[in-house]
Amino acid sequence: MSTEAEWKHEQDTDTTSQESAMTSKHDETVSPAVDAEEQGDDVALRLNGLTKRFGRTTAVEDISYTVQRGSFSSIVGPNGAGKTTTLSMISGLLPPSSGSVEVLGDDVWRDRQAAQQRIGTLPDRLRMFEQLTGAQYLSYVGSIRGLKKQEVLERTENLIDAFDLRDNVNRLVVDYSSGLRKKLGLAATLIHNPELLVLDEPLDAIDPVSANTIVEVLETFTERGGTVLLSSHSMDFVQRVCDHIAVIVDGQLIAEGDMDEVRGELTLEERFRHIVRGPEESEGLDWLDISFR
Ligand SMILES: Nc1ncnc2c1ncn2[C@@H]1O[C@H](COP(=O)(O)OP(=O)(O)OP(=O)(O)O)[C@@H](O)[C@H]1O
Repeated sequence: MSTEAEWKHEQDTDTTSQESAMTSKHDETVSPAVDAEEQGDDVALRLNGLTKRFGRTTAVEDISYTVQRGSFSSIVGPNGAGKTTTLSMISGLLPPSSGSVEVLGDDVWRDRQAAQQRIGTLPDRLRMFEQLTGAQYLSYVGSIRGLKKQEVLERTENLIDAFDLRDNVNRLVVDYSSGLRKKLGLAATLIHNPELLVLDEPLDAIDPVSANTIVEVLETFTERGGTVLLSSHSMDFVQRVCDHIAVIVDGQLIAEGDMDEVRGELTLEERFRHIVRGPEESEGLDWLDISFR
């Protein structure tokens, strides 16, 4: 949707001419070739050589893969891996330095408005209109999405119930907790009946009961043919709900495929640690010890 006013986005300091300043430390790459078999109608999302440079930093480097329609897909990776940058390029919020994004056959960066009509986006840093109530916010998003007044009213009511927002819907957004804001933001991503949801850490700050409610809504969405792409740091959650996964490290695609294929015999958390090779224990903090007091 063309609601850039709502999203906080740093200036795009794209300098495509500059060389990548970062090289991958990882050798465990699963080749992301665009497979001829994947050219069909069942593809919801196709990334082809997607790259983003910020000055001398290559945030995302040559990422290519596809997500099938109806998938519950996730992008995982350590802090600073490039997840938010990738999701922002997919949802039409941040222009790639090179490469392309297709959503249901439409090139996002060739006709951004058309593509964004098919996408519901929960960005990393969602800016809301603080002086609206939750209900007014949903209605506002519905109206700028071009819905008719009656549709806006009906869908707002449905979403309030589905996301269990009834007790808070008449309060001003400025008074919402971060979890409530996220729930409201998630509800708003659905109001125009999108085909692809792109959600940056949707369960961050959400309590377990609300998380369950949200997962149920998202599962219903995929059962009805919608596609979900989300980022998360919770490997338990991702393993539990997602059927497809992409692992990004230092802006590069390290592994991608069906959940069971990527994690093999390991839990996703074990597999993730193995791929990322994080330190097993913190080093150099010996002074952080009060046991002798
Ligand atoms: N607007 C920007 N200008 C310059 N560098 C940026 C910008 N946005 C992101 N970066 C850099 O790009 C890299 C990827 O950042 P990104 O936010 O995509 O990572 P992430 O995987 O979402 O991280 P996290 O898990 O911590 O949210 C980082 O090195 C980050 O510092």
